[in-house]
Amino acid sequence: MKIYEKAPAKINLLLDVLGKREDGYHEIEMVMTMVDLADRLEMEELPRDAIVLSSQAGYIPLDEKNLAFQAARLIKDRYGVKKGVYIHLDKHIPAAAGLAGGSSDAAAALRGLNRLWQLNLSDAELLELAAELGSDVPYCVRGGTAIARGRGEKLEQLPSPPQCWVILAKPQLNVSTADVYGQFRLEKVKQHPSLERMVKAIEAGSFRDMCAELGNVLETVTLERHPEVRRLKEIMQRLGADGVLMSGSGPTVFGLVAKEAKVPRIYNGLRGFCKDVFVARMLT
Ligand SMILES: C[C@@](CO)(OP(=O)(O)O)[C@H](O)COP(=O)(O)OP(=O)(O)OC[C@H]1O[C@@H](n2ccc(N)nc2=O)[C@H](O)[C@@H]1O
Ligand SMILES: Nc1ncnc2c1ncn2[C@@H]1O[C@H](COP(=O)(O)OP(=O)(O)O)[C@@H](O)[C@H]1O
Repeated sequence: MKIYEKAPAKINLLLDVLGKREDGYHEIEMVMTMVDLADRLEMEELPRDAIVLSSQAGYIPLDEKNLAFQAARLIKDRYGVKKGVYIHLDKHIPAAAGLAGGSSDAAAALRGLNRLWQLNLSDAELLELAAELGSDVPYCVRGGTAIARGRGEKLEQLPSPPQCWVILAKPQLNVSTADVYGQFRLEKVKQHPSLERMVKAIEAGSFRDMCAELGNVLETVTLERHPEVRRLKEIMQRLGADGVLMSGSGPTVFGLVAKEAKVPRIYNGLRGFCKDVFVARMLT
């Protein structure tokens, strides 16, 4: 039997850091939503007790460093599964981009293996496993639009944001999430985004207000270290995107666009600066 799972990319409409915790993580508040740029996982039982990964993408590890591999190992160990699995990762989300590609693959592997091995794990059990794999993995298991608190694992569902186009541009540079959090200084944040106003905008279905409330305090690190990300934001604004923000720890910048007619101009304009440009829709 073969099982298929989609692993969509996430964007952070809002990301605020409240402080550093004793366990080394940061206490954060985020609003996350998913877009239809997605990886696709194919899972099939193996006749021997092993986890085997393949992918058409040359840019990700295929051993125990892969988050989908780690998800399979965790679920096997925790529930004493003696069966093996072959997982093919059809990658479309760029890696280390601030789009949670790896986390979403891990979440899709948890969901898929729960079905493949007929474990009947509840959502709560899947979320617990997910939190062991990474801060963004619980959100990726749940999907939808949500507020994420704690280190990212405390979730509160929100209604879908007003539908729009999402143009994503990833500059050709690698940003490590750990480095960005490591270099983050709370005192350098001049203005924190307002979670309350962002939630109100989404609940009211106001595209304009949602664009006005976009904010990500990790820009204070990544934009400072990589001026090309700041430049990309400016270009996207100049090309006419209604709201522009860096996603997560970066370096991907996304633009929200209400009018379809504007999309080709923004896409073509960005392609002059950046190889990785994607046009997506928000998932509702
Ligand atoms: C910044 C965000 C925003 O959605 O996403 P990405 O840019 O990675 O996509 C997340 O907070 C990233 O989540 P995730 O990538 O799962 O992080 P983890 O693997 O758990 O942690 C990676 C590193 O970031 C630091 N980290 C992570 C989360 C957090 N709340 N505080 C932290 O300080 C940890 O210290 C760790 O060294
Ligand atoms: N399935 C996977 N897909 C992409 N990257 C992965 C995967 N498994 C592990 N990684 C590693 O995790 C790191 C972060 O990847 P990713 O989750 O795509 O980034 P981000 O957290 O910035 O959104 C990369 O350095 C990559 O090598």
